[in-house]
Amino acid sequence: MTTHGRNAILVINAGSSSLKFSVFREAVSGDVVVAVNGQISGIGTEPRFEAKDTAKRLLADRSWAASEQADRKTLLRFLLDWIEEHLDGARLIAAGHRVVHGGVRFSHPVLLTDAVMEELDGLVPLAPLHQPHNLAAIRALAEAHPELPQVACFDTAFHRGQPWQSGAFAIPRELTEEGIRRYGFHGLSYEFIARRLPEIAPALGDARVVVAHLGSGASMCAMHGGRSVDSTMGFTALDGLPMGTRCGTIDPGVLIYLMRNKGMSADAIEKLLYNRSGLLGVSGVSNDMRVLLESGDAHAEEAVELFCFRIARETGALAASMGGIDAFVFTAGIGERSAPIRERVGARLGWLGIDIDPAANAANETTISSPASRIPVHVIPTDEERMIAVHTRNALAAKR
Ligand SMILES: Nc1ncnc2c1ncn2[C@@H]1O[C@H](COP(=O)(O)OP(=O)(O)O)[C@@H](O)[C@H]1O
Ligand SMILES: CC(=O)OP(=O)(O)O
Ligand SMILES: [Mg+2]
Repeated sequence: MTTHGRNAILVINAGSSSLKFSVFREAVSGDVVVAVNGQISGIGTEPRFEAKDTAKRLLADRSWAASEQADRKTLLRFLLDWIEEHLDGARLIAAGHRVVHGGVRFSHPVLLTDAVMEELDGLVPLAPLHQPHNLAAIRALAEAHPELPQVACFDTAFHRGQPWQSGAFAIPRELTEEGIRRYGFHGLSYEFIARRLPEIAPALGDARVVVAHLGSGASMCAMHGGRSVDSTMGFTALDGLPMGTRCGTIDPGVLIYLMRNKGMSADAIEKLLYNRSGLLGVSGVSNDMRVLLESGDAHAEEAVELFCFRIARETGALAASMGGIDAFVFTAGIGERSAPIRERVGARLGWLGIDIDPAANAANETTISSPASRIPVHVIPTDEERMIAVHTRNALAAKR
């Protein structure tokens, strides 16, 4: 039985250590349905490629040994070739990309042109772990398919409607006007959650919700009535929570000290704060939460504790931004799968009246709070790729 037409939209989500992709087909209903998806993970260490079909059957599984030193360019080429060979009779009508930084100007998805690409190139220093890879994927596809419409969907866009205080640093006004302000990221993920939450809990449509996106990059969003009011990430995706390898919020005086007293250059500080800090830096063991939880090492335990402490602390701040909190949501790799982390965060939020049901939590259920909890706590798997596919289809329809 054919449930979808021949038209396909390719979605690429190039992250800091992964290259995720999905091929969506337009369903008869007008909706988009995923046909094939997968990712290359472990880029920079030991890359591994996996792809699955709609029924979650494994279509491919291969790894590259560290000694092969497969670089991003090689892996991207491999991925695009593999996708072309597995289109299964579908016709690519567009490609949609997650582009992490959209700066001041881009508050909506945009069809890519040379002029737009030039502007996005200018934002590379504001997202060094992501933006270059996002743009490389767009250019590689454009080379192979010059006529294919490509759409950039921005991680910053969902936050662009925040009240001015949430976006402002207390620095001289002319710097703010230049664009040195707080943007917030993971917007495609938060937008998906904003749409999904009322389906799960219809009463929460207008609610004040704190959403914790806990992946290898981690941030939190204060969402009121499905709109972003505040977020923990700022000018770059370095601010807010400690992450796999990123430091999160830090006293800017530390940077001055590192420059002046340790003679560190901007490049060295960038590497320190983006690649050698966070869970990895504090534990000295790993940036992977699963490894830390099983390690038994005292510093690994401190890294986990710091992560949970900071999530609880930011919850207080974000609740204050909204004048209260009616629900809490966990999402992304750690948020969706790690019961011990949710339990520890929940325990720290006992003062808010949050009470986690251990059995529901262990089973990764959609609602993990007990009936006695003052506010509900939900676990919602995010889907940035679906959000990108929907935006890409809409941008294409607007062009026609
Ligand atoms: N069962 C689990 N328990 C704890 N952490 C997990 C689990 N599964 C995945 N993770 C963590 O989730 C992270 C990946 O999350 P993801 O949202 O895919 O991140 P990103 O898109 O930023 O690469 C990994 O770094 C890993 O530490
Ligand atoms: C913005 C960001 O940190 O993204 P990721 O979590 O994919 O690294
Ligand atoms: Mg991610």
